[in-house]
Amino acid sequence: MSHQNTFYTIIVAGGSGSRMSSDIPKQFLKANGLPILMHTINTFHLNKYQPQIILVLANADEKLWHDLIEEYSFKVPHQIVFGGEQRFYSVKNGLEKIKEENAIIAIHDAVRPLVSQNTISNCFETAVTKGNAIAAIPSKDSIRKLTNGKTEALDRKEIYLVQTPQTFQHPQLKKAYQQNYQDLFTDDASVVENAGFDINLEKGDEFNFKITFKEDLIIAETLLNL
Ligand SMILES: Nc1ccn([C@@H]2O[C@H](COP(=O)(O)OP(=O)(O)OP(=O)(O)O)[C@@H](O)[C@H]2O)c(=O)n1
Ligand SMILES: C[C@](O)(CO)[C@H](O)COP(=O)(O)O
Repeated sequence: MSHQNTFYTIIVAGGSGSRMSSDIPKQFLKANGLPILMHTINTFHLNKYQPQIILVLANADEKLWHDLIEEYSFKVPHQIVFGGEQRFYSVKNGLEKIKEENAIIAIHDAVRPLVSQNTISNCFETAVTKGNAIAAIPSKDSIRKLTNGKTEALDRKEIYLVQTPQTFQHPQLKKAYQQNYQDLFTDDASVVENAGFDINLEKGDEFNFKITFKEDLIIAETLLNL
């Protein structure tokens, strides 16, 4: 691995978790005795590329986060940035803190605490050699597309389910995030692709799911306990 690169992780935790319907945003809920966000930060902190951590939070959650840091004596160094209305703006705000042209930047959802070290490292390494890498898994189910009330089968060999980390060389991300926001920008790969770059897939895994609904939290707790 090149020593000319500096490694960063932008952990996006600026969402409100509306689909979880919990009292506090889901990234702060406890799983196996620790807030989900702390599990996620710890995992990146332990990665062999030792990325500097930028944490994107909603303005309204700043006090909650500082209270949790106190409560859990959380020591992992990180820089806090405030997020925006959509995930796109949260990432954009995090990105503004990174100045080095040679940075390799992994963007990761706070609510994917079960990401593996292999996935993180593989994404960093592929981004160094190929420009970018996003974690994804092939569909294990059959796929149908619904258009105007009519459904049709798609070839599942052509379908991948996209996860994070999504990891990029800094110049690609910087150029891509100068675009205006569009509704189709649901992840970073779609932003970078729209700026003209081809996207490389890296093998993710089923454990690296996004905690979205209440049942996901139960599964995450079970897996974190193993
Ligand atoms: N404006 C936003 C929206 C989302 N996120 C983050 O992006 C990740 C993936 O988003 P999602 O699971 O959709 O989280 P929420 O937007 O919080 O959930 P919901 O869509 O149910 O409201 C989460 O870690 C979330 O905190 C963010 O940083 N800023
Ligand atoms: C970035 C992401 O996790 C990739 O699957 C996903 O697109 C986030 O989507 P959401 O609309 O914020 O749930």
